[in-house]
Formats: sequence, structure tokens, C-alpha cells
Amino acid sequence: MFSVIAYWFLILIMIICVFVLVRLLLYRTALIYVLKNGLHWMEDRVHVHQFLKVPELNENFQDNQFYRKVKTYVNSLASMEDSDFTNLFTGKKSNDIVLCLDDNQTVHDEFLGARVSWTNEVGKGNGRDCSRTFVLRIKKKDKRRILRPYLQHIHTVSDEIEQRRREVKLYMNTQFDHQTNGRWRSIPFTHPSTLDTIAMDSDLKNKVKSDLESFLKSKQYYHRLGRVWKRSYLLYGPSGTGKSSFVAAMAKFLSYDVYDVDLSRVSDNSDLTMLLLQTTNKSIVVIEDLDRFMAEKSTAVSLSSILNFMDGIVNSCCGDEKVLVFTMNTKEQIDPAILRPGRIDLHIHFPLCDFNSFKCMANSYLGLKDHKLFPQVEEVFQSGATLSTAEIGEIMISNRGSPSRALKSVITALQANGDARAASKVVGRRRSESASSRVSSEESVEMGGFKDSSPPVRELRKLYGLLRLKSSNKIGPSDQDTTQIGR
Ligand SMILES: Nc1ncnc2c1ncn2[C@@H]1O[C@H](COP(=O)(O)OP(=O)(O)OP(=O)(O)O)[C@@H](O)[C@H]1O
Ligand SMILES: [Mg+2]
Repeated sequence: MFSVIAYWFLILIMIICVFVLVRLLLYRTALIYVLKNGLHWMEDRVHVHQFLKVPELNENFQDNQFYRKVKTYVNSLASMEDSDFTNLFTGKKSNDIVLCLDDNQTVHDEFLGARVSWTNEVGKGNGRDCSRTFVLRIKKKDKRRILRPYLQHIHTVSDEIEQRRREVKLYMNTQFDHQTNGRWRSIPFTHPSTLDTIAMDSDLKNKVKSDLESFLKSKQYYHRLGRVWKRSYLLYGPSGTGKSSFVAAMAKFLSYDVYDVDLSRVSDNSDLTMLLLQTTNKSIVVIEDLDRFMAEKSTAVSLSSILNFMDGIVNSCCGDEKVLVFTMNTKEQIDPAILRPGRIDLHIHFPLCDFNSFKCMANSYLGLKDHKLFPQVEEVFQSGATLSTAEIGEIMISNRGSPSRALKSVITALQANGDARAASKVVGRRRSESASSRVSSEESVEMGGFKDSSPPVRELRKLYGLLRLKSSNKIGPSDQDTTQIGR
């Protein structure tokens, strides 16, 4: 009896040992990989396959654009890391490493439950003489079900990758540029603003974000409606509230180039048409300070030309997928034809800084989530005092070495602004009283607004300058640099 138990015990121990050994063998070596490959090989034998070629050059020896897309797609596959031979290259950014399938190597992909493979076939020859082809191998039974959506999927993925990789450019209209044979001159667009760094109401920011996202996905929708695929935004608000920074953030978010139309350099209506014809799709076309140009009549472009541009009549000739942005300080003086729905899809107001924006700025500029001086700042804001976000930002940058000093400076500047506003109201009232007896149109216009020349505001500016001077005297050398830049 004892010997039978010992016998079975020994057998059990041996089974466990064999199991552990097999496990070790499988995981320490490439046996699992070999087994998997063997299974795939066997599966492949019992299926009929179809092969589809994507050559690099078409029958006229021109580049086949689809080859480029397939290459981008294949090189982005996660299974590339498992391929037997892969080339490593640096990408556009110096710390980027890009994988590239080696010649005559195969990589596998899965789509809607079907397994396909791509082989990078390279014919004999040198450089451009050797024929390069991507060969797609697909099971005949899967072809009808997945081929079309799979090719569409390749298009979408490669477009997204190319969009992410491309360098965003800023185009400015100049006099005729012989180098580019056109009116636009471009520079890399390196503005640091992003949607995260813009201080604005978070609900509004999310609304704009989802509006932009849904615009990106609506090509079919717009085309089904017979509309040009464009979206127009009006950014309006006082100077220094972040309108231009927001345009930069939008461009970064969409990875679109920016065409900044300087209306003072447009000679007439047909010149504006020419400029717009030379813009590419996937771009933001911006006209800044439209209210000023229309009010001062400092542009040779007529209202109807601007309206045509907004309606996309011109844009439809040169591809769509455009975002149009107009910025202005106030939309009160603007012709209602410009603002009507369909011409401007979304109006975004950029108000002067309030307590919420201030908290947002304090967080990003000073790294402060909360501070004992916050209630005092809130109180000053509640009393009606305010400054532009740019002004508050400058005070914070100048005093970034000491958050408490920064907050105190903000409070002092806000209080000075509050006093200046109150004084401005009193003087305004007195002047309007005397103006009723003595007509002085020029001055009454000045006092009504928040103009630089009004004495209380001049006082505020002086005080503001003093504040910055005082704080720059106290801070270290690095801060002094920024103070100068800020000026
Ligand atoms: N809402 C904001 N969030 C973050 N930074 C801001 C904001 N508003 C202004 N700034 C900062 O202030 C500076 C000026 O802002 P910007 O040029 O975008 O203002 P603007 O509204 O376009 O002014 P203008 O009407 O005079 O052209 C920028 O450097 C920006 O960083
Ligand atoms: Mg601006």
C-alpha cells in the first residue's frame, strides 16, 4: 500500500517538474513565438489568399499617393516591433525614433477580426530604379467583408499621423514674393499658446474644443448638405484679453497652418480673392482687428468682398476644410451683415480678467492653487475693478520670484484701476453736464470710453509702471530680463 502511494507521489512530482521545465523553456526561449508562427503557418495553408499590390509609382511613373499612406500606416503598426527586421531612424524632432519596415519583410495586422499581412517588396536595381511595392495578403473569405473599410481605415489613420507630424506654419501676406512665386511668406509657427494655457471660462473652453472636434469629423456632413466645409469664429473683447493667443491655441489644437491676412496690405477686392485662392486647406485664415479696418476705412477691400470671403464663395474654389477667424475689440459698430448666422458660426467673448480667470493665471504663472490673499483679490474684483489678462499676466511674470508680492501688486493695480474708473465716471458726468451748455464733441467722445488719454487712466498707467519698476528693483537678474521683455 505504502509503495503504491510513493509511486503516485513520484509520478506527480515528475509531472510538476516537467510542467515547470516546459514553462521555463517556453518563456525563456522563443518557443512560444515559434509555436504561434507554426499555428499561423498551418492556418494559412488551409485558406486561399488574395494579394493586392500597392506600387510606389503609377503607370506614368509618378508617385502613387496611396503607397505613401500605406507606408505611413504600416510603419505605425504595433506589430512592427515584433517584425524580424526593422530600421530605426530619427524623426522630425531630435528625440523621436521612427520604425521603418526593412526591405522584403512582412508585418501582420488585424482588422475587424481578420488577419492580414503587408510585405515591403523591393525589386532589383538602385535608388529610384528599383521598384518598391507594398503587397497586401488577405484571406479570400475576409476580402468582401473587410477590404473597403480596411482601405478607408488606412486612409484615416495615415492622414491623422501625417497631420500630427507636420510642422504648423504661419503665413503672412507680403508684396509679391519671387521665392515662393506668391503673396504669402511663411515661417514655422512656434507660438507657445495652447488651449490649456488660455485663461477663460472652462465651460466656454470645452464648448469651443468640442465644436472644433466635431468640425474636424464633419466632412461628409457638410458635403451632403452641399456646404463648404468651413467654420467661422468671431473673437471679440478688449485689448490684451487673449484673442490672438487663442487663435494660436486653435491652430495648435487642429494642427492647421495659419494665414494671417493683413488687410492694410491688400490692394483691392481682386487682390483679396487672389490671396485667398493661394491658401491651402487644413488652415486657419485670420483677419485681426476687423472692426478697426472697417471703422477707419483703412483697407481698400470692400464690405461685399469680405462678405463673399465669409460665405466661402472664394474658398470653395481652393479646397475647403478651413477655419475662419475674425478678431475685434467690439462688435457694436460692425455691419450686422457680417455677424449674421451662417457667416459667423460662433461668437466668443473675451472679457477683461475676472476672479476665475485670475485664479487660472495664478495657477499657471505662479503655481498657486490657493493663497491667503485670494479673498482680498476676490473682493477687489467684486468692487468692479478689473484689468486685462495681459496686464495681470505681466505683473505676475515680473513678480514670479515671490507669489505674495505678485498678489499684492495685482491688488494694488486693481485698486488703482477701480479708483481710476470711479474718477473717470465723476469727470465724465461733470463734462457731460458742461457739454450740454458748451458743445465739445471731441472731448465728450474721449471721456465716454476707456481711452489712454483720459487723465485718471494715465495715472493708472503711471502707477502701474511704478509698480513694475519697484518690483523689478527687488527681484533677481532673471526677473529683470522678463520685465524688459514685458514692456
Ligand atoms: N486669457 C488669457 N490667458 C492667458 N494669457 C493671456 C490671456 N489674455 C492675454 N494673455 C497674455 O497676454 C498677452 C497678450 O494677449 P493677446 O495678444 O492674445 O491679446 P489680444 O486680445 O489679441 O489683444 P489685442 O486686441 O490688443 O490684439 C499674451 O502674451 C498672452 O500670453
Ligand atoms: Mg490680438
